[in-house]
Amino acid sequence: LPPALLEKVFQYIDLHQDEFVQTLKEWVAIESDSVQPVPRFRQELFRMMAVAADTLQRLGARVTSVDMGSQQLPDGQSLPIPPVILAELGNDPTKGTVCFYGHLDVQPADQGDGWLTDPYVLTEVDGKLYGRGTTDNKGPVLAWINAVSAFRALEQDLPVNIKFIIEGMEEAGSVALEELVEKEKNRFFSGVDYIVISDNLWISQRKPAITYGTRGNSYFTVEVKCRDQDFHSGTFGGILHEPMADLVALLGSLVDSSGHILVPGIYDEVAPLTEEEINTYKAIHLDLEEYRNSSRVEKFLFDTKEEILMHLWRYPSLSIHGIEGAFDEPGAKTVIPGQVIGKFSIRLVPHMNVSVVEKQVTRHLEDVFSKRNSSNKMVVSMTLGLHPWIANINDTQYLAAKRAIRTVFGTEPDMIRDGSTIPIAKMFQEIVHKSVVLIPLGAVDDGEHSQNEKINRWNYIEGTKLFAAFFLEMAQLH
Ligand SMILES: NCCCC(=O)N[C@@H](Cc1c[nH]cn1)C(=O)O
Ligand SMILES: [Zn+2]
Ligand SMILES: [Zn+2]
Repeated sequence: LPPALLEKVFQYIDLHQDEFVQTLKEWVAIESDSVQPVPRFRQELFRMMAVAADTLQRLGARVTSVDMGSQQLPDGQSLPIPPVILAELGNDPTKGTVCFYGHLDVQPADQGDGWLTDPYVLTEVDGKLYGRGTTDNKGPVLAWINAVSAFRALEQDLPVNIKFIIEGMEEAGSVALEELVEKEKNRFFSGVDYIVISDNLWISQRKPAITYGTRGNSYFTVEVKCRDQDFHSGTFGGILHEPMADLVALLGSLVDSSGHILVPGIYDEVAPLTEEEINTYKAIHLDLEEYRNSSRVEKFLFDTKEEILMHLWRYPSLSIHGIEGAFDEPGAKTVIPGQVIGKFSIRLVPHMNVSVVEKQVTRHLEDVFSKRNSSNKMVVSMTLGLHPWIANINDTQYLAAKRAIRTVFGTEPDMIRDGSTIPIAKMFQEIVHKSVVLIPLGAVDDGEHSQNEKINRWNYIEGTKLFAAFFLEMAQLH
């Protein structure tokens, strides 16, 4: 490592940290909500992408804003999709090329829902920068840009070629992104050696982490229909196969009280557990008591750290999400819903296969339903099939990230997986065939998607240094 250069870059970042916070404040002020499909938020999304494109252009990047067409909504409405930014800095064939993926859209946020401050006004309290998108994902995207700007301001060559792919529809399911990655496979992505994503969190407040796997997700609906109108339970109760009773039985057949999934064959392809793998969970520092308290849960299904981590990361889980058509208002309406749709999903792990899971679940529900001799109609659909992702932690960029973390934080990272799904990680691995690493910046209590989302100033600024150190490590290791 060239310590003198790194020292200069770190000093620059420390000296300019208030400017970096100010830019984050300006970006948080843009209400780039991609989840609520209304024209005002779409305009905000377009504004957000234009501001980001301009920032990158001013850093000297070649920027293309790719038109993504429009999105057809179930109610017949059509809304424009914000452009995806493809940006490139440096084109030196002797250097490695690192591509960073991030997103600038955010989850909905309303101060009336329990925010202590205006979600779109970045507010600093005790070193915590509160605001929607601070940690998911505007802060981490800006940390990359800040790191580049430090090299630029010091008139230093970038140690690696850098590409950015930044989208504005992640929270809505990365609409049309897979098609773009496919189309750009031999163009924008042709020279890319490594892909980095910073769109998840550490599992600690202070200890950094590197993430090498995420679970996939298969999302199901099961519709049970008698007729397309509700019934009066005084007039029809007692003579009907009630759709809700069928549905509750179907949903109740999926998972037992210990969390074990009851769909036959579902565990068949789950990767066998080795002693070596158990040791990786033992090595992670997780204060279970603190985790339980901060989650405000009285008791988890499992009592040890290793079991908890394994059931979040390396075993499938089944969650029941809701019932469309159910009576869910206060009061005592005596209705029999005429048709109901149950929603549940299974988080998938290596080496489970999405289409095998679809068949197993469908067969199981058909079996349970047929035993009820119901005259209702049942339709099972898998509406989402997202694959799990796992990487080789001995790839060059994992070693570079570890060394950069040691330099900036003076500690070894937790090597973690994530129980949720980042579909783009698997897409990059499958389509672009390059090594993908997740380098999170945010602390475990950042509250992504929740009220009072925040990023600590410390995480944002040290994270900026981490990316600068990572560029230099990549140059050394490439
Ligand atoms: N920490 C990163 C979380 C990203 C996230 O929340 N992803 C969604 C994606 C998804 C999966 N099924 C439907 N959407 C998630 O729920 O895991
Ligand atoms: Zn995100
Ligand atoms: Zn998110």
